[in-house]
Amino acid sequence: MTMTFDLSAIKSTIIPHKVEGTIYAYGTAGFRTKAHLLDSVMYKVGILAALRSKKLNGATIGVMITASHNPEEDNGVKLVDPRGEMLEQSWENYATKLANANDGDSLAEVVEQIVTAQEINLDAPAAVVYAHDTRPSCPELVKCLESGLSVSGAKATGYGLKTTPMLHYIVRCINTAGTNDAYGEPTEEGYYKKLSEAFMTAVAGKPRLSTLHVDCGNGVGAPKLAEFVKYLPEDVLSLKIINGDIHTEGKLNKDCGADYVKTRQQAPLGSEIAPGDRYCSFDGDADRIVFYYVDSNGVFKLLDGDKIAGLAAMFIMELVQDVGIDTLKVGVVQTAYANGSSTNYLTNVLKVPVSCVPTGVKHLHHEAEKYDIGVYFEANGHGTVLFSPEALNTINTIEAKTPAQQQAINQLKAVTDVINQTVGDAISDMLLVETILTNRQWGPEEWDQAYTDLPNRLVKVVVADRTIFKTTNAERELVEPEGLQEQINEHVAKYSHGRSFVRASGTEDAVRVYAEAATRSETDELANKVSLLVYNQAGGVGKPPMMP
Ligand SMILES: CC(=O)N[C@H]1[C@@H](OP(=O)(O)O)O[C@H](CO)[C@@H](O)[C@@H]1O
Ligand SMILES: [Mg+2]
Repeated sequence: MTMTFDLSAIKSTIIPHKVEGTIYAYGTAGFRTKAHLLDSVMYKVGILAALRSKKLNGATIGVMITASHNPEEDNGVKLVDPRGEMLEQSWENYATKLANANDGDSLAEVVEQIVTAQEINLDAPAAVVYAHDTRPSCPELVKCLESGLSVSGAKATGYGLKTTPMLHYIVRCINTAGTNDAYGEPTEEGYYKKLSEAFMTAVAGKPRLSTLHVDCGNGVGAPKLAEFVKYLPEDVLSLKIINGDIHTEGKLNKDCGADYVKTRQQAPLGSEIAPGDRYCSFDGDADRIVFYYVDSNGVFKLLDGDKIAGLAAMFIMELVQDVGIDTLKVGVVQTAYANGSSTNYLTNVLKVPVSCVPTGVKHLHHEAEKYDIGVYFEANGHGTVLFSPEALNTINTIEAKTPAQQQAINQLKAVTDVINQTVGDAISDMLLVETILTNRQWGPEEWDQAYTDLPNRLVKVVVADRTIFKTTNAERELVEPEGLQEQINEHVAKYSHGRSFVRASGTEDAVRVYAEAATRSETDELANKVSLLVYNQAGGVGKPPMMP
């Protein structure tokens, strides 16, 4: 492998060529599309990752190849910044420009533009680590990425099959090694050890709960969770994996996994859920989780990201109080898709500040950093809790005056380690929920009692050009097409607890319509009316949308 940045090689290495007629965009979750369109994108992402690392004086950058909850034939890629966060937003444009550059001279020109704009020293070192999910297209795409890393002279280290959050964890560990802020051992084993040890401390002395059934969506979460449980004695946590087949083609996310359960509001294929059982589902790259159960009447009940945020905020606020450091400001960050009842619960029952930001984890993450302890979750189950350096310092240095306070301190410390603070993480979030339920000795019903979700509906409307939809107020209001918001408002006003908003998806070629209201029938009616409005007034394509 060359260890220099080789512009002529960049120009001439055209095995992975751009597919004519395809326009790529680094969207909400990086590049994501049909796998066969991604060869050149991977190559260019390799170059970009190397440039980003050089810009940051050789700090290690991560590259994750995954399409998360998308169908198996899709794939995608996203970059991870040195502290394990998503790529800085200002670089997303470079990613898009590179991906759309033609082979040869035009690619070299875009590279040169980035180098000039960012004043990158090409002689600086570059280090990139990468991993992939279980999709059959990954090995080929990994090779394309490696060729981009090679022509850029990056020190490249492949970590093989990993969950997305594991790669984020590894990146942070590498970059913080040897500092006061060291995050852990940068290996899969280090990750398992850190989480399992913290979990054992967090539930010490409490009786174990019943078995938790985990639907892994036939994705990477399955083998990783199977490995993880080896680090925990059975009397601490009992797990049973369902949908753990990563070898049969066509099964990934098929009728199972977190996205399926959340959007269909029903149990996944392969589950035999009965009253009293506890279930959760991961998505295809194990960065999202939702829980669910059936009540004594056999009714399916979802405990989604909003419910997890409420549970976590409640528990952490109480712990902070027990420790005696309630000067720390706890806040919760949501998006417009959060159920209205959850926002009401957080604001009026827990009395915790709530911010609403645009869709996409990067927005939530940055907003959560504004609090001492920031809890953020998308309704679909992607989220985590961030502790500011000052908060961690306070928690780690406070001296206990009573045994009860000491116990609260130990527990809060353990909670900060159970949580993967780099990004939403299904395994870590599962442990956080289990920590809280075990401490309270709660089943899912008790957790669910905090508030009752308003019935809600999410509809996709396909239109000729979704870019005409422009929003404001954290995506809750349309600015364009002109006049549409007023018409939506007129419908909403007719429903008790009615709320509806419309925005273009950042990951699919569709417009999303969200509606909630006091009853199921009113919700469906509202969703129907707003969807038809969008379809009729903004270039609907295909059959008009209709509710079930
Ligand atoms: C309503 C919804 O669930 N939207 C999802 C979806 O974004 P859209 O921009 O709505 O397509 O995919 C994102 C990436 O996974 C996720 O962050 C987001 O929450
Ligand atoms: Mg995911």
